[in-house]
Amino acid sequence: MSHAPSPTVTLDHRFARDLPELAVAWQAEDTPAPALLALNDSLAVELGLDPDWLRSPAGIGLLTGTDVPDGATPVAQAYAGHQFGGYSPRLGDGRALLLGELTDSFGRIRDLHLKGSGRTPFSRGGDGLAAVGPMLREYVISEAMHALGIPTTRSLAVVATGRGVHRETVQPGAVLARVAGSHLRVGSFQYAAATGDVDLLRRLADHAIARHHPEAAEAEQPYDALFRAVVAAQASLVARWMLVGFIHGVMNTDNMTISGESIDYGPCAFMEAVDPATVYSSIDTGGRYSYANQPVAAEWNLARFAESLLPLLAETQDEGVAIATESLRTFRGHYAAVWSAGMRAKLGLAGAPDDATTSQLGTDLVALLQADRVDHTSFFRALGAAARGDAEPARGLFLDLEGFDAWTARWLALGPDATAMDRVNPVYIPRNHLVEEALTAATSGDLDPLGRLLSVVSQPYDVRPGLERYAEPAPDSFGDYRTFCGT
Ligand SMILES: Nc1ncnc2c1ncn2[C@@H]1O[C@H](COP(=O)(O)OP(=O)(O)OP(=O)(O)O)[C@@H](O)[C@H]1O
Ligand SMILES: [Mg+2]
Repeated sequence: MSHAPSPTVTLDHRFARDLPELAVAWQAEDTPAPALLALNDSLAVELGLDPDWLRSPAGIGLLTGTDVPDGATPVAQAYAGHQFGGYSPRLGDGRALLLGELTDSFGRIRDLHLKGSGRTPFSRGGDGLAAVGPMLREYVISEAMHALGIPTTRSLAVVATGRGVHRETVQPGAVLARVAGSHLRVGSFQYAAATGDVDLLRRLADHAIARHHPEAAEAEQPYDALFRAVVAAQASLVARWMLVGFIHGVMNTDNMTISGESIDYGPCAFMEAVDPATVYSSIDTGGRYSYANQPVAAEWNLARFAESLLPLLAETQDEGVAIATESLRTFRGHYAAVWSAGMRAKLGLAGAPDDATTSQLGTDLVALLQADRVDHTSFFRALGAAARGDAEPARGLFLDLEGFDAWTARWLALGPDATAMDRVNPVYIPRNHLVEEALTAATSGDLDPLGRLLSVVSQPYDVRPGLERYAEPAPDSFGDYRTFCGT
């Protein structure tokens, strides 16, 4: 049933061309009975792809990598990585392929990438596959993050393959078609550095500068400027995760991008009751990637990035370390600036000065939310009503009413802007119990709950009648939430 690929699909291969040492030409595995489960029409249009064509057998062939345009050369990308602090010299795309790059309607270069497309030379012991549930999970959460305005990889489609995937039970298999500014990771630099080939490392850095941080090329020390730009991008990203209660769950260096986009929605979840120690991932037993530890983890990863850049920073290792140490110090300032500006906006005080009064207000609030384990998302949204004169919805979330009243009086005295608050405090995030409900239904063939959830989280700021259950935290009966990676 192979139709001619649409003549409009033109894939470039900049990554493979610039960095052949990091690209292994490879083919996707065949799909016995492909069925499209989700397609992101608006993203397709943004990429210059016709959604109707993507629904055709030839389009599905592109989305699974089984029918690629003439001359296209999909590659598995090499990367290394520190996983939970331990270094793995050779990870790479063990179940993924970069099909190539597209230029979108804004003129941006975007990777078209597949996850779950079969074994590659990087598969190690793995089967190269992915299951429907986890790929749809990545689709829902990445699109929710995008709607929240947080830099992220995007999801173009999920196609069920018709192949069974052996996990704890046999699951239906799927391929996710993912779109990203690039798939360059901190681990890509670690891999290049470990080869000892400084020319390769320099080409990788130049490629990253050209794609993501072009202003660095003009700097006196372009590679230090690249490092500083990545420090700023990741500090900002993690601050924005914190402001929506997002917990990535597996912040290994191979899951941190050079672009500053969130990547790899494996064991991630949104926190409900505010608690800095929150961990959802079943394998994160030490809490390394807990909610409150995320900025520390990002900074640690950036130190590993700096180590890999050392040969480009200076003639001697000592000089390089001095430069990198100085630049890494900027992380905390960037993080604090984005977090406090974001917190002021959440409190409707965007115009207020960034002074001790407003920063104390933010700190005191976090302490109150933590003490009463208040639902993060409901609280901030309810606070908009408090700014309009109705404090009851927010007040009702606390046990410490005196504490809440005292804090609210201080906050109201600063004149919060309720309308502005509603533009930054989402009503709808992908609630854990609703994500699970939608994935369970989809796995057994009912795509309706998934479709509804996607439409809700794609417009997170607009209250819509009838969607009350999407705005509420999980019932107690849902119990402690656990997520799994490598699925
Ligand atoms: N089923 C599998 N078969 C082969 N390799 C796998 C499998 N699952 C994970 N891997 C590999 O293990 C490493 C770590 O996996 P991790 O879960 O962080 O990434 P991923 O979810 O596969 O992909 P990405 O980071 O691109 O979103 C990667 O090298 C990945 O390719
Ligand atoms: Mg990963």
